[in-house]
Amino acid sequence: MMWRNIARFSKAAAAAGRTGGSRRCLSTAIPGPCIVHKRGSDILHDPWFNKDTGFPLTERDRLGLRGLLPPRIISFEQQYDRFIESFRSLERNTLGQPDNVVSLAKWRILNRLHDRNETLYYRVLIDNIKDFAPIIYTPTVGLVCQNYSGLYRRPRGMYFSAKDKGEMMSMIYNWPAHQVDMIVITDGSRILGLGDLGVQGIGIPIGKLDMYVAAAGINPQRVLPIMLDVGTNNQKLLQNPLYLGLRQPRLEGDEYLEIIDEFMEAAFTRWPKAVVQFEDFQAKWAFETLDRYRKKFCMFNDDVQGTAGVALAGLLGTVRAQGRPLSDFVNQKIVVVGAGSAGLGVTKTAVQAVARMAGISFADATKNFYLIDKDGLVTTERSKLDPAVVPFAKNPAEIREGASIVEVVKTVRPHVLLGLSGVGGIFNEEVLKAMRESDSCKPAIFAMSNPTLNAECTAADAFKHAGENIVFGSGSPFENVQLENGNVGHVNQANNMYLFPGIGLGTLLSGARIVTDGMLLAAAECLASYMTDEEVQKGILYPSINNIRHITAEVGAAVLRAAVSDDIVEGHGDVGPRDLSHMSKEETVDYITRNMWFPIYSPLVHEK
Ligand SMILES: NC(=O)c1ccc[n+]([C@@H]2O[C@H](COP(=O)([O-])OP(=O)(O)OC[C@H]3O[C@@H](n4cnc5c(N)ncnc54)[C@H](O)[C@@H]3O)[C@@H](O)[C@H]2O)c1
Ligand SMILES: O=C(O)C[C@H](O)C(=O)O
Ligand SMILES: [Mg+2]
Repeated sequence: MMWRNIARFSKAAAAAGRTGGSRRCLSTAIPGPCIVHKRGSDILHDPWFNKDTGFPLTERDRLGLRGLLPPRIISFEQQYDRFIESFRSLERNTLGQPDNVVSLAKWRILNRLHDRNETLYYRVLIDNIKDFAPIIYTPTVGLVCQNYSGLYRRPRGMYFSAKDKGEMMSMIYNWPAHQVDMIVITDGSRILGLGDLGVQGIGIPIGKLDMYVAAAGINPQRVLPIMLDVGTNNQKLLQNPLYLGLRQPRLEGDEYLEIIDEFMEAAFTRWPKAVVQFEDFQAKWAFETLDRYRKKFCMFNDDVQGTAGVALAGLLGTVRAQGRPLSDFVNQKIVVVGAGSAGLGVTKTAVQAVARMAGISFADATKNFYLIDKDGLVTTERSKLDPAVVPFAKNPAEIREGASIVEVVKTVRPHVLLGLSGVGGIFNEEVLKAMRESDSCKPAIFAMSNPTLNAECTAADAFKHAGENIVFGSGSPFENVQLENGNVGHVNQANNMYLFPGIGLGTLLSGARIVTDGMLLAAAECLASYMTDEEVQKGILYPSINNIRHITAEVGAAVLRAAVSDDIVEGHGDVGPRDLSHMSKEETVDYITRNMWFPIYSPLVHEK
């Protein structure tokens, strides 16, 4: 795409973004023009510039569109209303149909708009984020990935396969945008809790980048979803004649690493200032690639690092919810079920926090943590102990090797039971009832696995069996629960969506070339302190998704300021490192907010 946005979106437009749900609050400021290098029907077929019937007459003349559209001009507001009305009518017409059918129908209508007119798409997404996030993101995105080969209509993002070895440096220049800010990459090997979905996992980077646009205001012309297709070990997919990916087993070892090394070199050669988010890699590659690239490239792993920050914020929130001082975190007994990329990332970060708070060693800080994987409680007695879990392995004299979840809960009486196992329903009635004997006055249950069917328990079951005094979080959304005592059991969406957009945006606007532990910790602390005591007392640990732009601006600012403290900022655009280091906290939040893209139709100006 030969385009150049010659004016930043106005401050007023960005401010309109802060108003969140109020779509009536359209900015009256005149948006800056956008230069396009195409004319006529090419523009109508380009979702970045297409305005459908919204092109004004003067623009139709300038761009050679006169006669290519029906004569009547429909305003942005009318287009918006028409879309929402067709969405609502789809909801009415599909009442009573199976959930999967309805969810996919909703995804299709949004996806068609995405493919046709991105400005309108992102506007309806931002304004209706609570309704639409569960469709373009978790949980429906999981269903979309499972059915991707059948749902596929138009390409989105780029595909690099094992067959492209040696070609990636030139292939990367096939992407039409001159500038790319955010890349989300997957190899499809662990898509949510759904396992290896091969090339069909591309739905995840697309959904994550939709959240980047909606929450962080990254310009959609500057995002790039990437699928690295190194084969799949999913036999069902390999046997499906319509499967769209390479029909070969996954590459392993050095062959695998050579492919991903080549992609990283190519991407950063073309866009040295981009930020790359690794997403839904199986644990061994998640850790290996993080280790391999984090000092060399501007990248982070969302499942390991983003999830850790969101979980830490939730854990600190549960201490506040108990009415205890934060320093009491060091005394919380925490059982983590799932020792993969997410579970280990969370445990390590939480142990580090305890070590810091209590002024003790990492080893001593593991005392109150219990890690359970598919073979039960991890102890030092286990044969072939994975080196990554060694620091958390318990002494079998305390509880036996391989103890079940219920055994551990009954013995330990933990304050927190946190699931990142990918196994739906594993917090069954017996386990939840055992949490009634917790040593906490407000036991916390986090069923963080996605999508909904993979959650360790439902919200309703958690409140029913573990007691109405619990705090509850889940990775996928559940409705709040009406409790028998007349209160509302609040459901928190404990999902990394509260952090990754701010981590990416803060890093990008700082111009830092790596993402440090300090930046990630600042993001988690910012989220942890976002809620008021009053909210936390009610069990509300995370903000409403309706405020996602605001929380993202705050997180982004915290990340940027941590990058300043780490002395690694290089600046962004006209704003140099000295400018960044002189900004107050409020000025940093303002700088971040002003740089958020907001969807409005800009006048298009043609240039050859
Ligand atoms: N809420 C969020 O923000 C968030 C973030 C990241 C991951 N997740 C979810 O967490 C889940 C796990 O992700 P991951 O990347 O860690 O996966 P992973 O495959 O790396 O790890 C899964 C872990 O669960 C363990 N496990 C499997 N069956 C078990 C059982 N019956 N009992 C106990 N443990 C069992 C495995 O041994 C492994 O340690 C997925 O469902 C994913 O969607 C949620
Ligand atoms: O994608 C999500 O909703 C969260 C997380 O990254 C996951 O892998 O489950
Ligand atoms: Mg993920």
